[in-house]
Amino acid sequence: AQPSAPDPISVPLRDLTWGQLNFLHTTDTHGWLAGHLQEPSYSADWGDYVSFATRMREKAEAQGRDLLVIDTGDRVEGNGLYDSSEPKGIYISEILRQQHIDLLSSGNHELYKKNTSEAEFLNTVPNFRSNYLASNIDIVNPKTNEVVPLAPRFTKFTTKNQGIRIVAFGFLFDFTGNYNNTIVQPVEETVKEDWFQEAIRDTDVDLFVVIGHTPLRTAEYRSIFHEIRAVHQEIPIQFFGGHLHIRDYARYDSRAYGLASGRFMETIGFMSIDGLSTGKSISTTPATPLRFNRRYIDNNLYSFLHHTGLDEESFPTEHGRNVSQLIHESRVALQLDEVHGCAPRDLWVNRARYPDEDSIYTWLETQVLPDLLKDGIRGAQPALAIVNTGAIRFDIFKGPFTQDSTFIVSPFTSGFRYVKDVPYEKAQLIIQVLNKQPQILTQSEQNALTFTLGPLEQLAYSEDVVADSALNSRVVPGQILLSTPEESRTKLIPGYITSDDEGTDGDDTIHSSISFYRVPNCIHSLISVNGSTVPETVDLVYIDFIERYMALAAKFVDLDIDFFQDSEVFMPSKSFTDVILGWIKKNWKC
Ligand SMILES: O=c1ccn([C@@H]2O[C@H](COP(=O)(O)O)[C@@H](O)[C@H]2O)c(=O)[nH]1
Ligand SMILES: [Zn+2]
Ligand SMILES: [Zn+2]
Repeated sequence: AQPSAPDPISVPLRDLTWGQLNFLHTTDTHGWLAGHLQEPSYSADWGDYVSFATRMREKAEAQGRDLLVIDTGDRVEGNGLYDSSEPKGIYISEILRQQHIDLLSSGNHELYKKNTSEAEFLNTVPNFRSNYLASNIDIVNPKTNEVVPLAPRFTKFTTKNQGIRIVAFGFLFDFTGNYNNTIVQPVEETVKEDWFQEAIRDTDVDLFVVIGHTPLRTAEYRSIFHEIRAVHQEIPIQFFGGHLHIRDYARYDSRAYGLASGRFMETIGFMSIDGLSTGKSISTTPATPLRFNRRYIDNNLYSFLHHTGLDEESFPTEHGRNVSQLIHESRVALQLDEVHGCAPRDLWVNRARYPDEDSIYTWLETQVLPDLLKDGIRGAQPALAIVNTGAIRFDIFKGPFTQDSTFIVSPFTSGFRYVKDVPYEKAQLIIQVLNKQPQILTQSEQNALTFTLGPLEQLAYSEDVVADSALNSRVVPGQILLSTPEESRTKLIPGYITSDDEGTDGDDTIHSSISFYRVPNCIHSLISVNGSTVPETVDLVYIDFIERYMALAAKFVDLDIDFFQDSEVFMPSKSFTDVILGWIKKNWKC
């Protein structure tokens, strides 16, 4: 383990059910390859995961089974290990490649910026060779200027031990926020392409594996499922998804399931399938019935030792230890433990109600954003700042706030822009539209909003539904699963209690519950120099990531401003991350 990782805590665990074919799955790791230094439940690092995958593979091989390792993207942005180097990602790329990943795909975060997708094309894809799949992403090759697939569209291979013939695809959801050096084809169009239709017509296939940075319960995955089922009613399909940062398991039919494995290296998803036909079987009818099993493994050594049946001496591989050492050296080189201030209390993204003094958003609204506005204000002009809640990625824990915490909380490079002299009433309406609460509108206007503002709906999709699905499918509020008398005598630690299509027994660790609360799409702060709470006009300041949504909302409330032409930079060269860090350095002394 990395030297500073906290010890995992001993808790009751559910075992894994192994099958002919077994999978380990990560998604939305967002640079957290050092694990969680402040949360013992998720304290294993990428080196421990390398050891875990190796030991699990050895275990599988000893029984003639197969194990495949999957990652479904958003590997970048969200942790000092990725975001604090210049250029970003130079340390993490070497660490990531140390895991043997059999199938991987791109997330939306790999495509927001030109540099990021080019690094993906020039480094990550070659590092993982034909295992990287990009069924619906093209990129402008930076060397030739030609538009080419980011990676192979699909692959076919046969597993080593069982001889299972697999055709695999790698999709990204219908993402539209990418920089213009990449092209994301909507999934519903890709599945009509000749190459896809040919690939699914292969008859020497025992299993289709669809990996993707795509939520499981979406039109995108439904369309892939329907296309395959239109050709093969019997061949099993295994989906792996991500993007919503939740644990989830979906049943498409009795022979098709999907697994999503959380976020930020909190979860290693485990999946097994039994009863598959194989290229080696004489009859195409397998001896055992088809069975799928899922488990969400908490990313810590206690779980890893339990599931491998090893101890602290026998578990780590030399390779795994070296990777942990590499992570430690990278963190030292990046000075990630440098302390910038000390947080007086915990501030939560979703674990506190909003507004509330424990909410990170209330802190931003009442403390940080007003100071930003005061510093940048134009004379005595009142100003209103709007920030999307998705710009904040993680909680702040009481105690030292480090270089690492800075990027864990706010990894993005967005700064602020503003338009002058906006009628205050219109600015307020914009906030309501962004938060999908346009009380001023009639029902038919609200319906029109839903149908016309596609991209705005996507903003809502990313922020609102994430929180919503966290409530609906990640946590059963108030429910503590104590299934046996032994377990009920054990003191449980708080964590995920996942409710999915198979029930509430998917988590390996039996947790006590945590409540998650919904937050709005956007928060805002007003400062009015003469103290008036209802100014006539305001300078409307907004984080630049939401510019296109601001423009759409403005149109909707009949505000005649061209945000792309009429806006100016607010506080030049200050990103939101700089603003937060500057405030903490000034106000949170240790
Ligand atoms: O520059 C950026 C990029 C992204 N965001 C926020 O992140 C989500 C998407 O994150 P996932 O990990 O893919 O869920 C996006 O909807 C924005 O809320 C940002 O604020 N700035
Ligand atoms: Zn993500
Ligand atoms: Zn994503």
